[in-house]
Amino acid sequence: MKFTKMHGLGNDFVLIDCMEQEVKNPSQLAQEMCDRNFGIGADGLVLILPSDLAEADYRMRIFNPDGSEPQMCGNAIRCFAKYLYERELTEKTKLNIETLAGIIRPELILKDGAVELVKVDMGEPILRRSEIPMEGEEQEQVIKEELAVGTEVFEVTAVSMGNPHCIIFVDDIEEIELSNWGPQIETHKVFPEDINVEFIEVLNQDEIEMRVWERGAGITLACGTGACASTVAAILNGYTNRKITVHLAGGDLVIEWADNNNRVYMSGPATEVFEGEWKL
Ligand SMILES: N[C@H](CCC[C@H](N)C(=O)O)C(=O)O
Repeated sequence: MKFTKMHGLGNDFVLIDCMEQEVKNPSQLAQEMCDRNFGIGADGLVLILPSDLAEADYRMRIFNPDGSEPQMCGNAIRCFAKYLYERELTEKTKLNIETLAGIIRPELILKDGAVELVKVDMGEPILRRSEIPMEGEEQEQVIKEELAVGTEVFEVTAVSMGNPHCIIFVDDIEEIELSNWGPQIETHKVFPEDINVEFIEVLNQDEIEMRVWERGAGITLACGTGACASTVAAILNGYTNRKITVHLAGGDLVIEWADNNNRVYMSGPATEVFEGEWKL
């Protein structure tokens, strides 16, 4: 089975073009392919599929290394869009992609005919507690709510970009023991579908530093939906302007939560590394 290895700021994926080959058990295949010793090694498996929706060009499915299927993946959809254009599966530079988070709209930014950046309309953030989802009394938003994790108490802000994110603002991000707190918060009983965990240090009104423990994946070098959710959380808490740079371990994303249409825009690179043949 042919595959293509790509990454968005070091958040890496195996892409399989299912227009010509069928994947029977993607959850099992994701666990095998994503294994960094016995497989290819990746933070996710991405399937390129036709869409039955008239308004969509293609459909993207994403699977975490643990085999779970999240609603969306920001770094992956930039890779997905670049793949379609460079393989001439589309001539469009503005695409409509069907995902479990709805129709997501990547735009390819070209320079000298090549894809330089991908700007993605990630849709509107979801802030209602019950839609994150997060248990507890019904309320509009979860902003700086205390969450007991073992002997520690964190102030959390919860935002969904189709997939759930728990954002915690700290004074010094280097002091955070991500491997300790990440899994405990990811699987906390208050989050019925588990959750991605972002620790944020606000550098100034135009920049934040982010480290992430991803649901179903663990520590990754970047998380696109997480950067979007963290930007929304920073604005809700009054820390930053509406268009900022998010500094991730793997590089930078520019995120804007537009005040004229309530939509979140993410701009960043997508890189193809190699093609290969998976021996079934
Ligand atoms: N692990 C995430 C999906 C991948 C998100 C991330 N890689 C991104 O770039 O948005 C989840 O279970 O919601």
